[in-house]
Amino acid sequence: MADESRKWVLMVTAQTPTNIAVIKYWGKRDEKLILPVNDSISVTLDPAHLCTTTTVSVSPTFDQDRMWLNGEEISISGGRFQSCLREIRSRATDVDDKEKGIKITKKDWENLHVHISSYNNFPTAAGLASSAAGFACLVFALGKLMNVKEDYSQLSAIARQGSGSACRSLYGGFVKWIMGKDEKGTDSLAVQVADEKHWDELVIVIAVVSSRQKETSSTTGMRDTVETSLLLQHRAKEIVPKRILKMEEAIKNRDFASFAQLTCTDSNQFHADLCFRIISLVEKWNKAEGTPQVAYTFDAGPNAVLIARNRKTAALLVQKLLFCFPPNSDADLNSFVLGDKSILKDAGVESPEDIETLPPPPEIKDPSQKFRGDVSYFICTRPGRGPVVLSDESHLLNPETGLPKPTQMAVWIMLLG
Ligand SMILES: Nc1ncnc2c1ncn2[C@@H]1O[C@H](COP(=O)(O)OP(=O)(O)OP(=O)(O)O)[C@@H](O)[C@H]1O
Ligand SMILES: C[C@@](O)(CCOP(=O)(O)OP(=O)(O)O)CC(=O)O
Repeated sequence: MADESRKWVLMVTAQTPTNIAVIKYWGKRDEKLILPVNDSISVTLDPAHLCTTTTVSVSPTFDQDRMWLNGEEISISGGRFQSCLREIRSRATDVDDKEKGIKITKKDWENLHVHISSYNNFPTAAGLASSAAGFACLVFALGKLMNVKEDYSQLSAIARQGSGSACRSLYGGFVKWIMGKDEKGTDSLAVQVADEKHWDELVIVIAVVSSRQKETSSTTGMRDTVETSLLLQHRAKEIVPKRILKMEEAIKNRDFASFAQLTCTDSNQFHADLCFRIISLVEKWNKAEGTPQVAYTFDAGPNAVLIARNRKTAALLVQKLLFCFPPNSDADLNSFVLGDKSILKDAGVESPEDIETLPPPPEIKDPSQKFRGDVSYFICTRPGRGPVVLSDESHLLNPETGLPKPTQMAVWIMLLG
């Protein structure tokens, strides 16, 4: 007869944001522990528009750790997943769920296996920091399930071992990853510089150039530069420490001119043609106004992240971007501008026809030259909150079997087309 007492499944679902660095992490001093060569600072993006949702579950009936990402089972035998699982398991404590009558002791966790199901509400591995939101969510959710008592900064040091930038997704608002000195990485962790309410005027517009898989991942990209570049060593030792101090000041004082100047200067990894067009548009506009209106920043891929000082400038920015990078003629506006669509209204654009009648931005040399279809879509968002636990209705795994819910599979299939 089946042992009824072994039949329980316990689960937790959490949601975690992505982040975009304004002072970049680029280069590691330890590849395995993921220790950086400099501090970095990021803005957490509103999870309403870009986030990861992860359900983690445990049951004595599970015979191995398993994970599904966007509905597909993936291998978690790689070092990064294993480091996160090992580190979080070693900090598990007793769980006593009186409602469900489930007791798990610290010792039990060593032998129990987990099932994980995760879903990104934006394209994975397309330069939109899915690894950041993904590993932060994994560690955060497992921490809740296993009753881990460590604070968010200590959890961030575990998420860091999944993907460096993930440590910054443990907090909302503006976040600093302190590089630390310890060889084991215990002091390489994230702290909050200011919460998301501190500077809530900012609007962030992301131009997603291509949702194809990236050609070079950040991991290999930065490995190549560390090996070849003396400039990188100079950047890490001399340039970034000063920039970090100035950026913290700029954030604390909501000083957009300094924030924009520092963000744009630090974003030096752009290489695609389209990036130069966006940079030139923003720089000419900022110059004409005499004070920065918009900051730009690029990661390893060509997607542009544009931070506007307030909603009014964001509406103007959207007008200029839509003029220069209109959608293909068959596109509908709803799938061309995602996220906070109210900015479109402010920009006076309610239909694809409105895009065609926008005035040419004065920054553009030749107004007849448009780059139709070069931007796949735009996402309008803002600084956002940190991780949260979601209610039981949000579980991605079946509470009885611990396997992905079929309904969820259907949603993924629909979303992924
Ligand atoms: N929800 C998730 N949960 C756990 N791991 C994830 C999740 N989403 C992505 N990942 C991991 O991150 C990898 C993708 O990371 P990669 O750095 O290539 O792209 P990205 O993070 O989207 O882009 P970038 O880091 O340049 O912004 C996936 O192969 C997977 O290992
Ligand atoms: C350009 C960046 O986005 C680099 C991010 O690199 P990852 O965190 O994706 O790299 P790994 O630590 O190897 O997983 C800049 C940044 O986010 O600071």
